[in-house]
Amino acid sequence: MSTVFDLSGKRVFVAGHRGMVGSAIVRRLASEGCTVLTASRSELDLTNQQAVHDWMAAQAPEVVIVAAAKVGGINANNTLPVDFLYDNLMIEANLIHAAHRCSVQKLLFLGSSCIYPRLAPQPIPEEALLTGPLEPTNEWYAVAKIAGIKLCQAYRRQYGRDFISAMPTNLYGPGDNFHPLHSHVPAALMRRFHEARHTGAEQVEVWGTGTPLREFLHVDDMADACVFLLKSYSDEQHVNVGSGAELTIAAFAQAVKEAVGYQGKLVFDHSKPDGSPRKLMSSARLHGLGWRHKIALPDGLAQAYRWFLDNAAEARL
Ligand SMILES: NC(=O)C1=CN([C@@H]2O[C@H](COP(=O)(O)OP(=O)(O)OC[C@H]3O[C@@H](n4cnc5c(N)ncnc54)[C@H](OP(=O)(O)O)[C@@H]3O)[C@@H](O)[C@H]2O)C=CC1
Ligand SMILES: C[C@H]1O[C@H](OP(=O)(O)OP(=O)(O)OC[C@H]2O[C@@H](n3cnc4c(=O)[nH]c(N)nc43)[C@H](O)[C@@H]2O)[C@@H](O)[C@@H](O)C1=O
Repeated sequence: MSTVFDLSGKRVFVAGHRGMVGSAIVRRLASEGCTVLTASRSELDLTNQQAVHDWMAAQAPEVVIVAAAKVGGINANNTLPVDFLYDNLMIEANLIHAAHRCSVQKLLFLGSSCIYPRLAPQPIPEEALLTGPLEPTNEWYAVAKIAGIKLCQAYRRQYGRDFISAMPTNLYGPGDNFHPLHSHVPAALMRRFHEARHTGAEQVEVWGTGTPLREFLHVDDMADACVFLLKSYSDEQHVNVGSGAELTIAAFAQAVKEAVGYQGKLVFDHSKPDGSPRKLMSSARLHGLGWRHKIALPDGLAQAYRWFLDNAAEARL
């Protein structure tokens, strides 16, 4: 269903504003004429139900964006199951329930493409949710994200709340987490190629076989889609947000290598997990609403690498 929801003059709480997506949303909201509310983790632990309720009651946001979560790449997901299940269930349940109790007018929940079955039809339509077994390396996170979608739907059905959900594909860009073991593939490889260029290393390791297919979207496009959906979408079906373009991890590694200007070889470490063999979402629903991404992968990677060079001191390493 298409609606028009005006953000101007509204008090908008961006939960997770220091993260890659949250900070991109804050940048994007600067041109919407709204008042952006934020709280750092030391002020507000989102896993604490009472604290979340009290903060929201005191700050009275009219819009809430749930961009806070326990987030990480394939290795973090695979090795920290409690963090990915428990923290994410608590964060989303606390924010969504408090938003209901405080009569928030609109809420946007962010899930992930990993909610879909490991062997879903490709490109994956929204209707593929809960039609098959999940990818084992990230099922804890996926179960939490599915619960978040269902919570939004439940508050919409039972209380008429205007709570919506968007499912981002694999993202990259400024503000990413560059941790060598816990990051996603874009930041991991950018850092590894950068370091190899500086040390003169002849080869760089890429996890897995290089054959999995992934779809990547720049985080500024993601933030733009979030604002678009907040302003124009109101329905219980979640909405996929992707670029529509997929490539193998080997081809992606080559693109990152070019963005960084590294001249050496790639070697594939088959002892590391591949994860989902293929994860291309259908963004037909979002395209039908009138949104398209703008940033091409080579341009986005070059921009992200410039950000890394300019912000190495503050980057999450
Ligand atoms: N990155 C990606 O490729 C993708 C991301 N997404 C989704 O987008 C959303 C944002 O992800 P992204 O920006 O990449 O993640 P980040 O890790 O960059 O940011 C997450 C944010 O959540 C905050 N946070 C986590 N736990 C708590 C807590 N207990 N209390 C308060 N704040 C907390 C973090 O705070 P602090 O700064 O203090 O650590 C951080 O600001 C998530 O829902 C994620 O699932 C979906 C698909 C792909
Ligand atoms: C967005 C999505 O991200 C996660 O799923 P994922 O798509 O598997 O994410 P990833 O970025 O970690 O890996 C993508 C591919 O890349 C390969 N790969 C190569 N070399 C490195 C490497 O150095 N680091 C990492 N992390 N991966 C590498 C890796 O083996 C895999 O084949 C979910 O857990 C969940 O968090 C989620 O929602």
